[in-house]
Amino acid sequence: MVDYIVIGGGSTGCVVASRLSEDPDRSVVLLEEGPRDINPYIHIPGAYYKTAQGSLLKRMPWIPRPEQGRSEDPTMVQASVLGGGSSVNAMIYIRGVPSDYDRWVELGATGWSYSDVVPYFLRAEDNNRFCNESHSVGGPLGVSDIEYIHPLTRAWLLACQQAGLPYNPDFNSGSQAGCGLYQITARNGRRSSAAVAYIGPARKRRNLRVETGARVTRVIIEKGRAVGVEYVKRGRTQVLRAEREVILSAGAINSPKLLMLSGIGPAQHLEKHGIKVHADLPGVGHNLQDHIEISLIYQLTGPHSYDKYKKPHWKALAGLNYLLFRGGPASSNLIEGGAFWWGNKDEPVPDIQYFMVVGAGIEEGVDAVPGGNGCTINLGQIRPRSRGQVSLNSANPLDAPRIAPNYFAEPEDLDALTDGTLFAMDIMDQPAIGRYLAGRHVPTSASSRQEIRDFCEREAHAALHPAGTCRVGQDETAVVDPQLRVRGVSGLRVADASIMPTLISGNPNAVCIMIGEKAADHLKESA
Ligand SMILES: Cc1cc2nc3c(=O)[nH]c(=O)nc-3n(C[C@H](O)[C@H](O)[C@H](O)COP(=O)(O)OP(=O)(O)OC[C@H]3O[C@@H](n4cnc5c(N)ncnc54)[C@H](O)[C@@H]3O)c2cc1C
Repeated sequence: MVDYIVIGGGSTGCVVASRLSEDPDRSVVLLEEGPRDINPYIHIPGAYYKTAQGSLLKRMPWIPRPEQGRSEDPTMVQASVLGGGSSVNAMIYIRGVPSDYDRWVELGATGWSYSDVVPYFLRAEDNNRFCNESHSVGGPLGVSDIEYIHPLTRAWLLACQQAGLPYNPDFNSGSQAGCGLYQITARNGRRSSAAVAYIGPARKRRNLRVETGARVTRVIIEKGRAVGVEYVKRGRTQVLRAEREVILSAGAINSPKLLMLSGIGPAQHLEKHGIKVHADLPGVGHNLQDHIEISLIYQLTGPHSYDKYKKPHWKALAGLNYLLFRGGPASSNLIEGGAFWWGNKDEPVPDIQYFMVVGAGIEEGVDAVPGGNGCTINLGQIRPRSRGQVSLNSANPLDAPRIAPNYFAEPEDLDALTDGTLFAMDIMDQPAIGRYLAGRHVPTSASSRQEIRDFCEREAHAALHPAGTCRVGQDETAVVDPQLRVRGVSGLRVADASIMPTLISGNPNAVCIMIGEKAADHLKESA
């Protein structure tokens, strides 16, 4: 018997477990399905091309809408390793804009306004450039400027300015509009994942036990209370009981799945799969939101991108530079520059985010170019209107859930992405970048608005930012209350990307860390 069990050692779960175990009188067990974060590639920013494609990811099919006319079976990847997404992601540090959180409050998330959450961002942060009302130093999470900026990124940022974008020195000051360099979750040229930042310093604590390779199959509910979990480790099923609370932090796909397997969810759906209903919560698994991105791939006139480091001698040189000085290309996350701008001009703040990926074929599902030297512009609509659903395929915990994201169900999402894509092409037509480009590889020929719209609808891919499936709120379809307690069951909370009422404007990792910080305070308040 322990006090707290945290399910899922990802971006949020690591924060919750670490903060709870600060009290030496409370025992905490963190159960993570994936392995420990010993793979050396995790910790080197430039090895993002490895973590974004390799064995630390779990692949699950998602169901496209028939109108999308996709030929191949698309997959959604989620991290499966200690640190979760924060151990494999591109490290881009983004918080969204104040109106994201004010919208959460309108949807019933009392206590989650921008002014309520900023203190938690600050508590987490150890920034190496800014210290002001928006940023702080001394927190567990390293946030830094990228040590090495590739000349192609600089050329693209100049091209953005030639296309009319202002330069924005800090995307996290409350205003995102413009182009600039991203800050990343790193410290001294090493990835600062939630595992490194939060579990690393806590490992010596005798009251914290971290178990990896431990797959939770259900939360045990007795008389309306969560009293423990059942999990499988090395093929053996084990039961662990919790005296105080169970915290579900398995991410926006697996948290609703685990709730449903435990008898918490839409009653009819659970009964269909022969699962005993403990709480009829119709909202579990609904409200799925994700950023969907399109990739424009360009062929370069020569070795002007990180693609040249695919050659062994360049790779060895970059490795040596990194080993000796923690600098050079291997200290870059390969996506150094970006921008926020309008696809839909009626939006009050930018609704499209751009990423200059200094190479081609770096991320899973994105092509390399013939000849080997390319670059990629990724862009996504960051406040999608479309809503999808995660549900069960069966009552077997080993089966993947049914993921139907419903991308582009609302035509405004596709319209905005189309206009954002046309603008991305305008940027690539500017003289500052033109001299590096041999031509566009994907899409080869499309240029009219309708052709680009069709291309976006057919080729856009999951941005791997699922959220919203156990949404915080106070109405019938909310899954957790503003203190993140599961409605209708005591002793059980959810803390991860699934609790967001709406996706924030940009990459969500920093927000998950903030959620972990705030969840830990709520847990301590009721201890
Ligand atoms: C390739 C990639 C690139 C990305 N790039 C960025 C970026 O640059 N910036 C950014 O802000 N965001 C990025 N993201 C998104 C971001 O990392 C995620 O939104 C964030 O990590 C989600 O945090 P979470 O706590 O909700 O879930 P996760 O971090 O996914 O954690 C969930 C954890 O639970 C574990 N788990 C699941 N089921 C079980 C079970 N049954 N039993 C035990 N453990 C279980 C998983 O193994 C995982 O470790 C990226 C994501 C990916 C995959």
